[in-house]
Formats: sequence, C-alpha cells, structure tokens
Amino acid sequence: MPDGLGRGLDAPLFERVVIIGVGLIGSSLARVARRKNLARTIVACDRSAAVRERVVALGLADETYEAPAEAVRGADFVILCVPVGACGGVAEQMKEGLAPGVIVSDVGSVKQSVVNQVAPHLPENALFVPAHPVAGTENSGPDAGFATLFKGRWCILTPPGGSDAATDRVRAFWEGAGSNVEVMTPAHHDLVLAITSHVPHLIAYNIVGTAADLEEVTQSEVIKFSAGGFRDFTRIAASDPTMWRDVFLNNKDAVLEMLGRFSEDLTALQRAIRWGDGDALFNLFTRTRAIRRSIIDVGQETAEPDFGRRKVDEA
Ligand SMILES: NC(=O)c1ccc[n+]([C@@H]2O[C@H](COP(=O)([O-])OP(=O)(O)OC[C@H]3O[C@@H](n4cnc5c(N)ncnc54)[C@H](O)[C@@H]3O)[C@@H](O)[C@H]2O)c1
Ligand SMILES: O=C(O)C(=O)C[C@]1(C(=O)O)C=C[C@@H](O)C=C1
Repeated sequence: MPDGLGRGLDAPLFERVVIIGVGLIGSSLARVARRKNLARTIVACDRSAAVRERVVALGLADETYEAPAEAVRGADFVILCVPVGACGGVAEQMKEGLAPGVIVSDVGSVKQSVVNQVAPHLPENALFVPAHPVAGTENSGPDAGFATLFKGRWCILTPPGGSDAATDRVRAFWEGAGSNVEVMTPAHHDLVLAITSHVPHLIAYNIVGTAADLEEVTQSEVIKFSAGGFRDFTRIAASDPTMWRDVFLNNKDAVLEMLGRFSEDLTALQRAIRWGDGDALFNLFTRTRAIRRSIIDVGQETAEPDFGRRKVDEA
C-alpha cells in the first residue's frame, strides 16, 4: 500500500542520496539515512582523502567519490554538507553530473548566501530546497557524527517558491531523521539564527579569547578555574574555525544588526552595575531564568552539565 508520498511502505524514501562533505553533519545524515531506510543507496563525496578513508572504514556509504560531478550521477537527492563558503564551488563542480528532476539541498547555517551561491549553477530542471538542521556539536569530521543528532531538533527549510512537492519530500526526509520541520524565507532564517546561534558563538569565541589574553590570568589558571560558566563558553568556542569563519562572512548584515542590539543592551547592563541599579539587574536575570526554564525541563538537568550533546546512539 502506498504512503502519502506514493511509495510502498518498505520502500526507501529516496533511491540514491549523495552527501557531499562527510563531516559531523554529513556523516550523521548518512548514519540516520541507513538506520531509518531513507535511501536505497548512500553515496559519499569528500575532497579529503583522509575523510574518504574514514567513510569506508566506518561503513557510512555504499559508494565513495572525490569528484562531485561523478558522485551525483543518477542521484534523486543531493545534499551539500560542506562549509557555507564552499557551497558555490561544489555546485559548480557537480552541475554537469546532475540528472533531470534531482532535488538539491544543503545543511548550511546561513541560507541567503547559500541560495545566492548555488542557484545560478543549477540546471532549470533541478529542484532546490535549502535546509538547516538546528542541531550540532562543537566537534567535526566523520567520526564525530551520530544517528540521533537530529532527533527532536528543528530543521528549517527555505524553498524559493514556498512549499511544493520537492519541499514535501525534503520535509519527509528530515522528519524521517527525527526532526521537526519549519518553512521560512532565507532572509528571516538568517536574522533569527543571527541572534540565536551566530552571535552566541561570537560571544563565546570573544570571551575565551579575552580570558586567554589577560596577562594576570595565565593559560593554566583559565583551565584550572574553568569548572563553572566559563567552561560552557569553552565548549562553544571549540567549534570548527572554518565553519564559523564562513558563517560570519556570509551572514554579515544580520550578525552586525544583532550585535548592535546586543552592544546597546550590554551598555545598559554596564550602567546598571556602575550606578548600583540592583532592580534592573534582578529583573533581567529573573526574565532570563524563566526563559531557560521554559526551554529545558529542569527536572532532567543533572549536577554534571552535559557539555555538548552526547553520542547516545539509541534509535
Ligand atoms: N557543526 C554544526 O554544529 C552544524 C550544525 C548545523 C549545520 N551545520 C552546517 O553544516 C555544514 C557542515 O558542517 P560540519 O560541522 O559537518 O563540518 P565538518 O568540518 O565536520 O565537515 C565538513 C566536510 O566537508 C568537506 N569539504 C570541505 N570543503 C569541501 C569541498 N569544497 N568539496 C568537498 N568536500 C568539502 C570537509 O573535508 C569535511 O569532511 C556547514 O555548512 C555548517 O554550517 C553545522
Ligand atoms: O550545540 C552546538 O554545539 C551548536 O552550536 C549547534 C548549533 C547552534 O548554534 O545551536 C550551531 C550551528 C548550527 O548551524 C546549528 C546548531
């Protein structure tokens, strides 16, 4: 009996899924695609020979390629899982191999720039559905991935023409991976993620850098006394330098806009401390505590905080 997408119940969602860039996100997708029967054939493509070797050793894919144009031949679904700044180059390299009707997607943390880079290279009969799983860790590479990374997390789709049949198939893929899916415009995505993800990373990079630079606080003291709040920042500040360089270069306007707001609010806090305005501090901290408690079930929190999502590979 066919399901809502017209396939038999045991049939995989896609026939031939190509994952270009098999790092944290790409390898997690390969793992969950296998586990949840989302692809009959999984094809891996990476420019790094060391990564391709790990892909083979870990059994992540049925076929492994270096050249994008060879990898994408005959595919019905291609997902770019490379740093945001590399998406245009990869699209250019793969375009001659794309089959008519192929769905092309990505996982980039910035959307408008990826659309601008990739769309000009796609043939008219390719269907482009950009995506961003709002799930990750500070680790990189094929060994860092795990099948449950996307479970219970949001995945944002930014299809150019709004929802259509290709969007429905990409939605089914991400739902199959355990995600909740939402559709929005690339510009809106970039503004929201600037404040919820990009600026927080910049703050973490900055505070860890500042602490390390302070003459009185030696590197060893930074490590020794990092059991509390600072340790949480060091996890975020350990995130991949290439990925995050590309995020900031490709979401410049939204990040600068949100940083402006952030700086104004920081100045207000500075003023409250200088003038002993305890009410202002107390009221803000009460509001932010409520926000944390609304997103985290405090009963689930343990004395030992979970620095990063653990690789719990349960189904
Ligand atoms: N890490 C996260 O938390 C996270 C979360 C959501 C989305 N993303 C997005 O996912 C993408 C990948 O991030 P990641 O954390 O998996 O990175 P990663 O460093 O773990 O993996 C990237 C892979 O891409 C390969 N690669 C780089 N340039 C290439 C090219 N030109 N051609 C072919 N392969 C190339 C690298 O060899 C590497 O194997 C980025 O766009 C990032 O913004 C990351
Ligand atoms: O948990 C983390 O380590 C993350 O930083 C994940 C995180 C985020 O900021 O939430 C980082 C970048 C992505 O684009 C999506 C998710």
